[in-house]
Amino acid sequence: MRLPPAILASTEEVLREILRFTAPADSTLSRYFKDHPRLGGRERGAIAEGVYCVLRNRAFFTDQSEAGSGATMRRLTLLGLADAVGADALGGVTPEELEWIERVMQIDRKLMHKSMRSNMPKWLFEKLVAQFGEEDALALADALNTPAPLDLRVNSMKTGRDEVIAELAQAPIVAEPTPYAPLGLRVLRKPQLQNLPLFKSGAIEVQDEGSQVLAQILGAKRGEMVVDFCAGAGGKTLALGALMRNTGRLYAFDVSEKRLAKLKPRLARSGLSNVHPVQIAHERDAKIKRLAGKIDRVLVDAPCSGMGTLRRNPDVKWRQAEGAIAEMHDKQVAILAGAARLVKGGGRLVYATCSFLNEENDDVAADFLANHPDFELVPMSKVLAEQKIALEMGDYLKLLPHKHQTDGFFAAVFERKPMPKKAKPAPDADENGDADSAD
Ligand SMILES: C[S@@+](CC[C@H](N)C(=O)[O-])C[C@H]1O[C@@H](n2cnc3c(N)ncnc32)[C@H](O)[C@@H]1O
Repeated sequence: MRLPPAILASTEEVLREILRFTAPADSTLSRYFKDHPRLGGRERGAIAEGVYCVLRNRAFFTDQSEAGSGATMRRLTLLGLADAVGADALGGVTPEELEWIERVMQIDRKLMHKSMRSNMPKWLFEKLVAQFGEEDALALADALNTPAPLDLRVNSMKTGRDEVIAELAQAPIVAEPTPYAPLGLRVLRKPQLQNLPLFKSGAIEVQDEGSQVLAQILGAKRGEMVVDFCAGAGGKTLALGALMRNTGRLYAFDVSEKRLAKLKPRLARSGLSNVHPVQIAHERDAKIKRLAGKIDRVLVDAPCSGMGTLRRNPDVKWRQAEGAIAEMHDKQVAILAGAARLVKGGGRLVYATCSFLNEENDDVAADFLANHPDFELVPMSKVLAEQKIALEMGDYLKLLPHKHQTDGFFAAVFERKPMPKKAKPAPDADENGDADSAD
């Protein structure tokens, strides 16, 4: 059955707003759907997919839409929807428009100028070429412009991977074990999970395989003191809490009250009771000072450009300005330095981003090592062997969608050298002499 012609108008309306890039595309879409409650599930799906197809292919689609006659925004909308659901499924398209769509879809993109083919802003494609070389940059761009599969993490506190595969099969949902994350499952279609008993009971969480690997390499063990310094809504916190078998103490720090609030219902579903969310004002907050030198493992999943998540958030490449990357670097260096104070002698610190840009990754790690002689790098090859994860890496973890079928992630692991023995320090006192715990 064809989609009603009104879907074209709705998609055009919301696309116009999203292309202003004043807010993330997913929040603009959610607000639009809230304001238009009469749109059905299939219609919402088509609008969202149509918009995302335009964002993924914006350079090419804009070039085609601006050439020839007709309103550019309608033509962009037509290409996005045709790419998402097929031109034949669209109601209200004229025969001339159908013919034009068909012509555009037949263009061999391999023959295009490389920067246009990448569908990236020029500055970003140039960075990719400088970093990866032209061939690899194009393969990475192609992978980033392809929708991600749905990855799940099995909550080992509640069940096992085989049990979940069997229960999903009843739905029927086909899920396969992920190659690197021991508790990961990949679902190729995108079913609604929210109403499944498995989801409601906290037996599964949605989490990209790369994000699961990041949590794993922290190496958190039973009974340890662990800090997730930039916990956000707790994607990695939940994985860490389960790896610690709900023992020890896991602090979930973040500056955002809103993000930490989103962690609460997920925590309740997970069944974890070892997690202590703490809102901090900044990376030098006095609450951090109280725990200085006491923590076994600290994860810094730093705020970053998010370029590694373009498969899910294709608007990020158009919303992010080149100058913002340098600012991000300075912030990341400051947060990592703040978090490092927590680590005890012999303890580990993991710096991670969901970006593939050197400025946010290797450069931050190098800056940290240059300014923290009390820390040394633990080669990622060693960390992965400890965790029995079959990934070939050098000093750092560099996950890339065209190579590993995950989002783009980076991680570096540092170990604090044993602290010299000295006179016992006074009990946990901050500058106000306050000795409370941090939660
Ligand atoms: C990449 S996100 C974290 C995602 C989260 N770890 C997860 O797995 O779902 C980065 C987080 O850092 C937080 N953040 C920003 N500045 C911070 C700071 N100075 N100290 C601690 N957290 C900060 C942001 O609020 C954001 O939630």
